[in-house]
Amino acid sequence: MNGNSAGTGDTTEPMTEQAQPAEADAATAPAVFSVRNLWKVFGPKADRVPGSELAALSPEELREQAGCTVAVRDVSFDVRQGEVFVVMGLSGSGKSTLVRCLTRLIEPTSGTIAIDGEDVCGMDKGALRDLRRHRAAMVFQHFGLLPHRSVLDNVAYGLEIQGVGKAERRAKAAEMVEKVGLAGLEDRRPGQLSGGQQQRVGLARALAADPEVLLFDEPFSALDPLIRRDMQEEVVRLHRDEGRTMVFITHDLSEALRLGDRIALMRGGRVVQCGTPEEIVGSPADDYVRDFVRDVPREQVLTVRRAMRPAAADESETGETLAPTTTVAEAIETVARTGTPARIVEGGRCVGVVDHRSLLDVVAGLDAGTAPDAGERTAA
Ligand SMILES: Nc1ncnc2c1ncn2[C@@H]1O[C@H](COP(=O)(O)OP(=O)(O)OP(=O)(O)O)[C@@H](O)[C@H]1O
Repeated sequence: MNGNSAGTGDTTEPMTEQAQPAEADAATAPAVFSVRNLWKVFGPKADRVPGSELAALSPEELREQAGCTVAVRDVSFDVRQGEVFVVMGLSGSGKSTLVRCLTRLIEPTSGTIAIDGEDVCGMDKGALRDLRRHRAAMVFQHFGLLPHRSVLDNVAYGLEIQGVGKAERRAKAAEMVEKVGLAGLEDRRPGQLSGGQQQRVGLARALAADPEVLLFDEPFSALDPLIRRDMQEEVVRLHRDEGRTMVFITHDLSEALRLGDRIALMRGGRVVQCGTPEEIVGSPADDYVRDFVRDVPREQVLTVRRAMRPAAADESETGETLAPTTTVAEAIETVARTGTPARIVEGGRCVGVVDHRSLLDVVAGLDAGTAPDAGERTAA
């Protein structure tokens, strides 16, 4: 999902919209959340663990010797304005704890968290309430919808507790109900809705508060696959329409690859790799990540940037043109159809060509030498 409408950050040389590739937007957008050296340790005297010799113990040893569990271990990353930032990992890897720390639903043990440059750890109760209601709203797997209230009133509920007047909140709620595709169902009770529709009510409620960031904690994991796909598309559409920053927890790799502009892959409380889907699949940081992405169809995630080679003199003027964001799978279709190399054009300039050989090399995983940077890596 690269086509976001994020701000372009404070670059000194403004470019025209046309000349600015979408992924450069995301890469240079200012950080909304900045997390540095974050630890969360559960257990007695947890604050003695970060940075000490206790932190070097295995999880079992630490539990036996100090009664503590390290859920988040020295994690640093930025969530940039307008991106979908996915936190992915197996059960128990620390995803929920990490994301709950962002708004201090769980108190971090050490480290710093800033939202738009403002220190979250120093916020008092009032500022925290404001943070959770207006700036970074959480959408949970179980929405806690009020069973005796209508869909409309459930969506308006968040605005009600913010003290917004009745007419205004009902108008806003109706707009959000429409936005998530529930128009016509305003008067139903949650019990009269399917699971997917209930998820949409929860989503509309979070959207009604118009938060700068939406935090999703495995919101779709209880849904059956078709409805789940539907909701993923809904999130993609909302993101494309609004460019809202989203942090999305999932343990499902295909969901992460479908939704994420960038993915932080967690293992044992650490972020083992943080990068675009292409970086994670194309340049895994270690054997764990490599194993994790082994079954991903590379041609559907990797783009022609990875497959292209410099154009020979006569190649840069003729042949089909492709954008640098074209997937290898799409490029294979073009090259197979035309039987000639295709040009990769960026900002009106030919930046390379792809042909049968270079595309097949990527599918076969023989392209390692041409890999772009593998994103920010953290030693496992
Ligand atoms: N309140 C708690 N007290 C003690 N340990 C906890 C607590 N909450 C979480 N943990 C531990 O912290 C680690 C990370 O848990 P967390 O829930 O963040 O993982 P997760 O990746 O979100 O898992 P899942 O996908 O199953 O929800 C686990 O080992 C878990 O047992």
